[in-house]
Amino acid sequence: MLEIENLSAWYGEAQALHEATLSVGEGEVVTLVGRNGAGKTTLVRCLMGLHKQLTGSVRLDDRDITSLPAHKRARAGLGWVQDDRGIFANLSVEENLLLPPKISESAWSLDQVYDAFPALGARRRAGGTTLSGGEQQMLAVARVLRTGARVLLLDEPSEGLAPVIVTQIGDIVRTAKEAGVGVLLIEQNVRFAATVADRHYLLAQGRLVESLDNHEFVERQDELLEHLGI
Ligand SMILES: Nc1ncnc2c1ncn2[C@@H]1O[C@H](COP(=O)(O)OP(=O)(O)OP(=O)(O)O)[C@@H](O)[C@H]1O
Repeated sequence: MLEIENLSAWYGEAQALHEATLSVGEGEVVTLVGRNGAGKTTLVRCLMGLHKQLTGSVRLDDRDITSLPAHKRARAGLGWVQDDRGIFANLSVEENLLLPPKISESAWSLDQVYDAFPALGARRRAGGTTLSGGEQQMLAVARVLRTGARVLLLDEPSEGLAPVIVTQIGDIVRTAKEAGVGVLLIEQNVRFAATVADRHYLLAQGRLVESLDNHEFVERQDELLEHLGI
C-alpha cells in the first residue's frame, strides 16, 4: 500500500535521513519510534511533499508519488492527521465532517462515521472546541476517513493527553485498521505503541535501526526504551 524506499533527506549539507525503507500494508498499523531529533518529522515532511531535498521513492498503491505536491498526495489517498488537528472551532462536529472533499469511492458516509464513532454522533451539533481531547482526535481522524484516504499518517497523537484519552486514541486507530486503512503512527510513547501496532520501526540518528513485529517489540521493550532514551 504505502512503500518508502531508500529515502534520504538533507538540510543543506546535513543529512537527516539515511536510506530509510519501510512499508505499511492494508489494515496494518505501523509505528515509527525514535527520540527527539531522530528524524521522524523529516520523514513525515518528505512523505507529505513538504521537504524537497531528498532522494529515494514514495509509492502509494503502486503509484509513484515522490514528486507530487502536498495537495495532490492528499488526493492520492495519503491522509495526514495534523498535530493541531485542523478542526474549525466555530463549526459544529457535523459541519467539520461535511467539509472534506471526497477523493475515492472508499470515502466514509456520515452514517459510517457515526456508527464507528458514536461519541461524534451524540455530539454532532456541538462546537469543535467544546470536544474533549479524545473527541477532537476522533473528529480529526474521521474527517480524513471522510475523504476516502487509504493510509492515515498520525503524528504523535497521544502527546500531552491523559491516559484515559490515550486509550480512546487506541480505539480510534483500531477502528481505522478494521476498515482496512493503513496507519503510520509516529510515536515516542512506546507503551502506547505496543498496544495498537502490528509492527514497529525504530529510528535513531536518521537511520532505521530495527524493524520488529509487536511480539518482539513487547519482549524487548525495556531494552529498547533504554537504547532509544525515550
Ligand atoms: N530546518 C532544519 N534545518 C537544519 N536541520 C534540521 C532542520 N530540521 C531538523 N533538522 C535536523 O534534522 C535532524 C532530524 O530532525 P527531526 O525534526 O526530523 O527529528 P524528530 O525525530 O522529528 O525530532 P522531534 O520529535 O524533536 O521533532 C536533527 O538532527 C535536526 O537537528
